[in-house]
Amino acid sequence: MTPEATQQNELLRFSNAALGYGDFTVLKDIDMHICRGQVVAMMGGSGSGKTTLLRAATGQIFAQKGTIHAFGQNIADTSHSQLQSLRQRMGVLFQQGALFTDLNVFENVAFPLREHTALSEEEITAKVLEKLNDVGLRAAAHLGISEISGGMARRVALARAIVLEPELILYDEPFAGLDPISLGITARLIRDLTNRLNCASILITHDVADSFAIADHIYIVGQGKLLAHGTPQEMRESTDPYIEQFLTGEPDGPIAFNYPETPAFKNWLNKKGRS
Ligand SMILES: Nc1ncnc2c1ncn2[C@@H]1O[C@H](COP(=O)(O)OP(=O)(O)OP(=O)(O)O)[C@@H](O)[C@H]1O
Repeated sequence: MTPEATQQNELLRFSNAALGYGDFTVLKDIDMHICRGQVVAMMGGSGSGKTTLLRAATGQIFAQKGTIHAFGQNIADTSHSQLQSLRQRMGVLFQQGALFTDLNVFENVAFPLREHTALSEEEITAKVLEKLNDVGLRAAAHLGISEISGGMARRVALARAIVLEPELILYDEPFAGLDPISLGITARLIRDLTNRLNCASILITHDVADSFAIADHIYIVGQGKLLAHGTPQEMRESTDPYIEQFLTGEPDGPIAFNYPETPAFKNWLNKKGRS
């Protein structure tokens, strides 16, 4: 592929990025990218910075150092309206799908179209039914949110996330709380949608088996940095003790259970008269 073609296909790139909040840096030296047609999984222990990465990708927080490019544009250099249009090219599926309980399944999926497009009622109906069909729920269009199961609600939220046909879809813990069958189906669905829409999908997940089954590339964060990345096969073959512990879920190893003590915590404890 020529460099131009690579650039066109590249939807998101972190270059030597440091990410955090105020003076607190959660992750540094982050280099990663994702291209059209790819499913990428971002993994790491609790509090390692996965959600922080997602916030940086959508421009909710800016890089403390380095750059983040979305669709070829440096997010830090965009105006408010440019950032809004970049975000419209992204679909975000939060862990709590947050459906509107006073709207039925159809209206939940139609909502972004009514908000952001001038499509006719007929076009909206066609598009919503098409997306519900994509997630296997065309015949559930008329149901109320209280009438569907938790797994179905996730799929409705997915249909809503893809209804504007985003080029980049970010999934925050898409498998959390799903039974093994729904989990496998959701994983397959993410892979199929990525192929069919020719978009890119980023999964933030703890689930090794299912994300490894569908991802093209895995990034593992921990200890404030990118620890490793590669294809699922390369990760499985890694002899790095951190990666091995992460993949096998062993309780003993380099991954600490305790949240590390920070100067802010020590100050707080001092004020309580403890040390
Ligand atoms: N708004 C915030 N202000 C300050 N610190 C924050 C904020 N949000 C998160 N953090 C801190 O950033 C670090 C990374 O948090 P983040 O939510 O990105 O982790 P995570 O990998 O998504 O964790 P989990 O898997 O448990 O959801 C944590 O130390 C957390 O306390």
